[in-house]
Amino acid sequence: MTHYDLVVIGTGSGNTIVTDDFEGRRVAIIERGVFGGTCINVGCIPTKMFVHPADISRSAAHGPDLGARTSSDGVDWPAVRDRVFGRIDPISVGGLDYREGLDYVDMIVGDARFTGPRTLTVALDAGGEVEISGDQVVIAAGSRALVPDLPGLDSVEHHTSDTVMRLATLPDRIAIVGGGYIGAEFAHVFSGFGSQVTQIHRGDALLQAEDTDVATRFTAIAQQQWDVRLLTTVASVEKTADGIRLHLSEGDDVVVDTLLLATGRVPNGDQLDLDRAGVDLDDQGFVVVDEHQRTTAEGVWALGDVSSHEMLKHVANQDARVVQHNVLHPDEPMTTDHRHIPHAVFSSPQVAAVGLTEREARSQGLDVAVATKAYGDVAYGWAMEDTSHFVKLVGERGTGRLLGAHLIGPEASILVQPLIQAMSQDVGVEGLARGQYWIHPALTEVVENALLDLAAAVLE
Ligand SMILES: Cc1cc2nc3c(=O)[nH]c(=O)nc-3n(C[C@H](O)[C@H](O)[C@H](O)COP(=O)(O)OP(=O)(O)OC[C@H]3O[C@@H](n4cnc5c(N)ncnc54)[C@H](O)[C@@H]3O)c2cc1C
Ligand SMILES: NC(=O)c1ccc[n+]([C@@H]2O[C@H](COP(=O)([O-])OP(=O)(O)OC[C@H]3O[C@@H](n4cnc5c(N)ncnc54)[C@H](O)[C@@H]3O)[C@@H](O)[C@H]2O)c1
Repeated sequence: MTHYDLVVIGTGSGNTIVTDDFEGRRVAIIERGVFGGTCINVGCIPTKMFVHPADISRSAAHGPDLGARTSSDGVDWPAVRDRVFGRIDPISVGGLDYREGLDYVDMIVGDARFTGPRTLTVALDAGGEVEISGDQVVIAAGSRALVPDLPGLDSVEHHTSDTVMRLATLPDRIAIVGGGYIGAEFAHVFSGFGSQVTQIHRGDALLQAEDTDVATRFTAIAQQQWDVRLLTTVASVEKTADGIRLHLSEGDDVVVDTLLLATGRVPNGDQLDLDRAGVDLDDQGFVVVDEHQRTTAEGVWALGDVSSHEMLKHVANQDARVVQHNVLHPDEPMTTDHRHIPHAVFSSPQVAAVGLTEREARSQGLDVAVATKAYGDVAYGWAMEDTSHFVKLVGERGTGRLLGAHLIGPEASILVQPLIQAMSQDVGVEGLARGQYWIHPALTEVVENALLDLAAAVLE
């Protein structure tokens, strides 16, 4: 058994922990998949590298509405795909090489499981097993795509986000099961590229976790761009002469070339024999951590998707910074701030949010005020002839606090940032609206004007 000062399971955000600060200590990093984890290889980064040309393709099609002589002729799929992975794949190879070259790090390529408190066995990709132990162990094992148990699925080729970006050809017809983040982003990508997209969702609105007004508007706009089947489940799938046939609970069957399952992700803690290590999971399978990212076992930490109910890269990175600090400075532990975690969905249109939805705020019994401002009500949105998009703010009467912000429309993921800042730094609605210049006639004025309306509403 080889003993280390620090063992890290997983090379997503877990990899960022191991900096030069650990020189002089013995560190093991274990990875069973592609070095670098989900975000860089199969998640945030490649998806946005597909979203960007989809955005271009879609807006080129709308140029003539504004007098610009543009048109969209679809995309050269192999060129898009190879540009993405021609840039992505070398990063993983380079990262692994770098780690393997460090004399204080042992890079162990294989599948780890606990055998006892802070002791592990790793089934090596190269064959055989190694037994290791650590003074400190960091569980940064991420999550995996959940594949639903659909009758007939074994007999048809199907994809998750892990594989769909490497298709040999652009599908003429693609079915996407699921109405969340991944479904929304890939429906935009493939329909923007010219595929015929059918999105099948069991709920009555897409992006159901968003504020109801945003989910309702997103669903309506999506329905104008691709075929959305709501309140519908897939009863079974079968391979036929003309493709993959989906038998649906409602409406006509759908026949497609490609089937993408985007039905959520589950944390990987269940694959680590954590009971042997004294590490508890919660009832949804996430590793239980305290505010310092400590698990229930002494010397064992967890971060990112394996322990966070918000499976987002900026959360995993923040968790990793806290774990790194706490491993290096055990006497002055840092705390993770999970109060105001924002998110964005890079679809058509974009959606971004932070804080409470109107419904959540009301159900908490807060004295709620709401303001909604349309993009078309401010100069730049008017210039764009925007009629679809808005900023909705939720505030608290009395305190003048911003409780939540919900944006749908162009650049929503950027426009939301001052609102995140205000909530994180406890700046009230009035101070945020009037305490700074807002550039005229930038689109940010839609945020300013929503804030001014909310400032008036919280005083009512
Ligand atoms: C398609 C898609 C798009 C996304 N887009 C965004 C986005 O735009 N913005 C955003 O904030 N988030 C996005 N996310 C989520 C984001 O990718 C994750 O929240 C983030 O990557 C989690 O990081 P992590 O370090 O916790 O896990 P990971 O990056 O998944 O790393 C965990 C690593 O541990 C390894 N591992 C697991 N078990 C073992 C074991 N037993 N032994 C050895 N190794 C093991 C895995 O192989 C993996 O490499 C997206 C996710 C997907 C799937
Ligand atoms: N832009 C981003 O930040 C981004 C992008 C992609 C993914 N992600 C992360 O990855 C996670 C996974 O994304 P996702 O879209 O797969 O999950 P999700 O939780 O956002 O959506 C899952 C969807 O699948 C449906 N569903 C679940 N089980 C089903 C079943 N058995 N049959 C039919 N439908 C089912 C749900 O109703 C929901 O609509 C997200 O929660 C998010 O944390 C983030």
